[in-house]
Amino acid sequence: MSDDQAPTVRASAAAGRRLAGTAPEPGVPKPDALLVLDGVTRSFGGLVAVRVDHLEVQRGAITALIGPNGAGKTTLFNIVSGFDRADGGRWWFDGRLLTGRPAHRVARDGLVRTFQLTRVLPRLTVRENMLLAASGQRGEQLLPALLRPLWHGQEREAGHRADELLERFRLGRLRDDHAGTLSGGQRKLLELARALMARPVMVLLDEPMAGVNPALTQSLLGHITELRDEGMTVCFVEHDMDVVMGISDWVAVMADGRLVAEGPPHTIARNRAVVDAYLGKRHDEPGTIQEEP
Ligand SMILES: Nc1ncnc2c1ncn2[C@@H]1O[C@H](COP(=O)(O)OP(=O)(O)OP(=O)(O)O)[C@@H](O)[C@H]1O
Repeated sequence: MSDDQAPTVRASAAAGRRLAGTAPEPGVPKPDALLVLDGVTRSFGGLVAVRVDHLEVQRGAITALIGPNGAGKTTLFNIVSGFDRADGGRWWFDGRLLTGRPAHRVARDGLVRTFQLTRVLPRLTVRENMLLAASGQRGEQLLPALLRPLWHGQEREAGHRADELLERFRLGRLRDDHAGTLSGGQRKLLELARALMARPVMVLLDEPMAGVNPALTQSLLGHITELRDEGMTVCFVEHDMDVVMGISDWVAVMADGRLVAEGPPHTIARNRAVVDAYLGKRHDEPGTIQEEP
């Protein structure tokens, strides 16, 4: 192992150790929960998309939220981040009740999300997209935020932050290019960089690796573990089980809107409820979730 890798591995081991005594059971309390959900429900017409009795997300860890298509993962992210309303339930972030707060207030409190389909604006430059993220998170309007001269204190600070993040994500040389010219993977990087403009305490990443080529996937994975190692809390939705097993400290599994399993990654692949969720209840042999048809 190189010296470069050592701090990451140490931090990852530390996050895992803090969860070591935690029972792999749905709804189990965590030693240091940053996000706590209780009785959260959301229906669309007659369909109950989310009915999570209790879920706690450990501070400073990477938690993967997995489950078959339509399990309710994105809807849950939408609710917690203030992009959708719940029909019932409450949720707390760092001890503060967040229930019913709009997205920009949630972001200001330190909880920011990215989207499955990136919300990068193609006709703006890469750097303008970054600055817009900063203004959007303060709840301002698009046009005034873009037209206001950059020498105003806050904008100058946002400019520095944008440049710093673009360098970090290796997008610095593309800063004046239109975002529409970026590859799918570069857009995902930009989406993550935009989320960090608000200096969040926690990020919710909705399928950050979807549609990204293998080289950029490695780069994204590196950035995500680095964020965790710097103390950020990460929760991400992902379908690629190699990614989930590779970087998660903890895995939560949803099916039919419910939380059906939780645990360290190595316990999840053989969890009966998880196999049932992915393969349906009438499969013959116990298997792993990689065996999904
Ligand atoms: N705005 C909506 N109107 C009606 N039904 C919706 C809406 N949003 C989600 N649903 C339904 O709620 C259920 C949960 O959807 P959701 O997108 O949260 O699942 P998911 O686990 O994120 O799935 P995937 O992995 O395919 O993205 C699905 O049956 C979906 O069709």
